[in-house]
Amino acid sequence: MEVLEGLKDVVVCESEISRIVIENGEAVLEYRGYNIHDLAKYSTYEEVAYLLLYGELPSKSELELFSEELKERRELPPQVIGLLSNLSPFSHPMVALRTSVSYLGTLDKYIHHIDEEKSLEKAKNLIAKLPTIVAYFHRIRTGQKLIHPNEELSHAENFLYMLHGEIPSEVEARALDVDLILHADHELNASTFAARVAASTLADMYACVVAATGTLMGPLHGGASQKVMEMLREVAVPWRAESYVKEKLERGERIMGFGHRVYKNVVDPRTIELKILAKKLAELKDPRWYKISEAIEEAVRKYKGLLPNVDFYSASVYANLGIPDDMFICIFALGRIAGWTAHIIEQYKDNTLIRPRAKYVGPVRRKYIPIEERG
Ligand SMILES: CC(=O)SCCNC(=O)CCNC(=O)[C@H](O)C(C)(C)COP(=O)(O)OP(=O)(O)OC[C@H]1O[C@@H](n2cnc3c(N)ncnc32)[C@H](O)[C@@H]1OP(=O)(O)O
Ligand SMILES: O=C([O-])CC(=O)C(=O)O
Repeated sequence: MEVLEGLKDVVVCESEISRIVIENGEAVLEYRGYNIHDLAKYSTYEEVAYLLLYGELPSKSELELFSEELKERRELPPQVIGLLSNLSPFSHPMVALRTSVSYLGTLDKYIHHIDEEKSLEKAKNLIAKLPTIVAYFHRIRTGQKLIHPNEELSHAENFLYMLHGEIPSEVEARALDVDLILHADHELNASTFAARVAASTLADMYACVVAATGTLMGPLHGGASQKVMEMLREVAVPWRAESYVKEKLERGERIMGFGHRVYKNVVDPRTIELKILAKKLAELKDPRWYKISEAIEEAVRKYKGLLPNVDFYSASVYANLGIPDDMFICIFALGRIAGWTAHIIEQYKDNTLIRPRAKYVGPVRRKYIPIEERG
């Protein structure tokens, strides 16, 4: 039995959702055939969520209807608000998020229906409600009054409004909108794979999303952005970046926000867009985080030849949007929920149970010794 450690480069399913290819030394990322750079330039998160779920860009009226449907679903059931109020204020917001997703499942009488129509309903519900869960939990844990969803505002604007209690500027709202687009899907990353493994057992969509949120949280995946922010705070000034990176690498430690399973020696196309966003916000707000990030990037390229991944410049974007460090992973989830649900639906449609094998390397054929006779 050959062991394919970490399933590196193993292709386990066909998918029509997102495509990553390296062409002439450059990585191309497409959602349903549309290039990520075009989507970042021209699209909105609502449109991209529609694209991921339905496979096509919407017409004007389809987008209006879809956006309305999301707006109508933003408010949380009182039971979930009660749950958030009962959680310890020290809970990590990502734990609050995954607990709430699980709780939402208890309130859905169609929880076990996995046909496409009901699955799309659940997907829209989750896409609409996740931002409210995150914003409400933050307001509750900091003893602030809840700011209810505002139907006049777009998905990204409304999240920042519910979090901060004021309507964001156009630049801030667009920065988050583009960030959510860039995080919306990424082929068979670990959290999406976890969601598909759960879906392959025909588990309900909430269970699949809980599996995905749990997997996203680890620092080798979406959890890296929070660690990046810890690093930016520790480095504190750009001139300290080089020695920080050099010493950390000499100690054999990893620099968070660098390296990628798929983008080896090629630029992750999302980082180009995120760097632009981070720079734009730095010019309007606190320039520190972007400047330290640039200095770290330069040092990591110099001492290890590694490139930043999607979590690296996201950190300075979030910091300048006033998002607390421990909520960075949640923002990733707010974007990725569209991709997760699209993949779950795709898995349900043409399902084969995902069940790989392990090569057993432990002891074999041991003789059982009764407990009284064991030394
Ligand atoms: C949204 C996302 O999930 S993006 C990834 C977010 N995660 C991070 O930023 C955490 C830091 N990065 C990493 O740990 C890795 O690059 C991963 C987990 C993302 C990818 O891991 P893999 O594809 O398994 O690569 P692997 O861990 O084998 O690394 C290959 C080599 O690069 C080194 N390397 C990879 N990333 C880093 C890093 N961030 N810092 C230092 N060295 C690194 C490894 O030590 C290894 O070196 P070696 O061959 O001398 O032992
Ligand atoms: O694809 C991966 O392995 C990780 C990643 O960049 C993502 O999930 O966006």
